[in-house]
Amino acid sequence: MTAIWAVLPAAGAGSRFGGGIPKQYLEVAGLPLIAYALDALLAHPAVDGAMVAIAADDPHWPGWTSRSGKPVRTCVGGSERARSVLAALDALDDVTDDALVLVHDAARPCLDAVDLDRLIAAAAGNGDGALLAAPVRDTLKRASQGRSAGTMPREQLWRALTPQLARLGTLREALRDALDAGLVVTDEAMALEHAGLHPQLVEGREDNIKVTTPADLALVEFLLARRAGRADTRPVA
Ligand SMILES: Nc1ccn([C@@H]2O[C@H](COP(=O)(O)OP(=O)(O)OP(=O)(O)O)[C@@H](O)[C@H]2O)c(=O)n1
Ligand SMILES: C[C@](O)(CO)[C@H](O)COP(=O)(O)O
Repeated sequence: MTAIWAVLPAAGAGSRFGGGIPKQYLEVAGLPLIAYALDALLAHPAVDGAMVAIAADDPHWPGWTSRSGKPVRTCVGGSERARSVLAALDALDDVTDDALVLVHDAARPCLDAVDLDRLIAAAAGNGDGALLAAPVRDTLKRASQGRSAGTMPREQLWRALTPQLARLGTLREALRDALDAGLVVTDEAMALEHAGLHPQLVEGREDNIKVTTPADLALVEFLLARRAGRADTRPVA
């Protein structure tokens, strides 16, 4: 059975969110957002453990060494998300290159178990990797000086979500090459594309939200409460 490790970039400062605490440590129902992300990944029977990239001076990390009975390891992240992911991949130096890694934003607490299972299934025998993504459902405008300068055809456009899944050795090499080439790497699929691979798009739920601003947190609070049966979901009379 191929080993699967979760990798969580969690070394960000959350500057777009603001506030005094990095958003991955904001709590919903007494749990930090990162705990929901970790638990969603580790709940899958095929996932063996997690490597979390945290800031060197992170005073908020709860110090978990395991959750759900699976190992939770940490490493020091980097100056951007991609470098934090690469640091985590390098820290998995005792895991074979053929293992699979699931890279998932610590700021995405609503990962659905069925989506995760479908993503892992899509990776079977697929050396190009795979990622959860959502088709664009809004009309997209090209902006110029605050005005609409045209409409982008959306038939071929998808929003990349996470987790993004690839073989450890393949992703480590692709990320390092893309960063060395000076690319601004915003997700793992971009590095794999730069290496000439074509990761599979696996349609995922729209509520797999990345908490970036306070408005996102309000929605995530409702979604997590509904999932736990705490939310009042009766239709508005
Ligand atoms: N140097 C960084 C920057 C981001 N991340 C992580 O990557 C995920 C997605 O990044 P983003 O939403 O951009 O988080 P921040 O960089 O913290 O947000 P901001 O850009 O608003 O500062 C988050 O879990 C964040 O902690 C990371 O591990 N290392
Ligand atoms: C990885 C990602 O969540 C895919 O959409 C996104 O690229 C992260 O962007 P961020 O600006 O680092 O939050």
